[in-house]
Amino acid sequence: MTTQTDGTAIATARDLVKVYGQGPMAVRALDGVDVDLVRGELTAIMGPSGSGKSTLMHCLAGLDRPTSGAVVVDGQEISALSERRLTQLRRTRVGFVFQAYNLIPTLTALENITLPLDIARRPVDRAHLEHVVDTLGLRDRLTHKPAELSGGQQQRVACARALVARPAIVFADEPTGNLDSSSSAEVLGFLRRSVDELGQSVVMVTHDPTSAGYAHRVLFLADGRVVGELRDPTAERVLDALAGLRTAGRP
Ligand SMILES: Nc1ncnc2c1ncn2[C@@H]1O[C@H](COP(=O)(O)OP(=O)(O)OP(=O)(O)O)[C@@H](O)[C@H]1O
Repeated sequence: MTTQTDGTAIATARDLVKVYGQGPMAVRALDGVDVDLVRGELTAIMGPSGSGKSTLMHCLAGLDRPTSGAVVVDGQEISALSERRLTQLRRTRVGFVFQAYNLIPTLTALENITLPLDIARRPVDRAHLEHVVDTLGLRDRLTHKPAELSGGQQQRVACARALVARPAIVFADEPTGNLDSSSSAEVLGFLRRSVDELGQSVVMVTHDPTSAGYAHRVLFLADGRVVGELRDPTAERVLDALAGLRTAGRP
């Protein structure tokens, strides 16, 4: 197994603030976040409900604009980009995996996987496609429609779709939230392999210590701030860290 990280950042946030609403109703969802997501690593983001995990992911992925602060993705400062340039960046440099798979029901698995490239009118790199399909164990499922696939297989198709365009970074929002534990283990194992074998950089939001155990590093958020991190986590160490944060007065 090769690890292709060189320790540099693939995405960076500096003093990131996101305020929703105004006046007394304003919610400070991010309250000065500094993070460096390391190239070629699987990073998990954990924290209680409402701590700002999704907001942070959306700001890092260019899906939402911060109120202040800077976001750099793959060397590009994105906070100042026009909508058009931002859309272009999301299409070409960023991959997404959602909890609900978001596959097109009328297309086969293969057509779903290559859809982002087809939309962007970019050629399919056959060798890379084959590698992704094999890494995700989808070889014998390519002609199936989503309804003919299990939840775990559908999420693996969604992972392949995110990986096939060779994005700089993949954002996965609760990727195993709808899966049973064995399908979760499958999908997380493949996400980790995409990092270790394809050199992909992946960030995932999760509530589950077992899922976080697949990461190289876990970041803990509370009240819109990064309050801790763990390298080379196991589920047990994640549980201990969460308990420690609670004892320290965090929710
Ligand atoms: N569009 C919005 N308008 C107003 N407030 C919002 C909006 N989106 C998020 N918030 C608020 O910002 C805070 C952070 O929300 P966020 O969804 O980022 O948290 P989270 O950690 O992802 O939560 P969960 O684990 O429940 O998904 C919460 O208080 C939430 O209510």
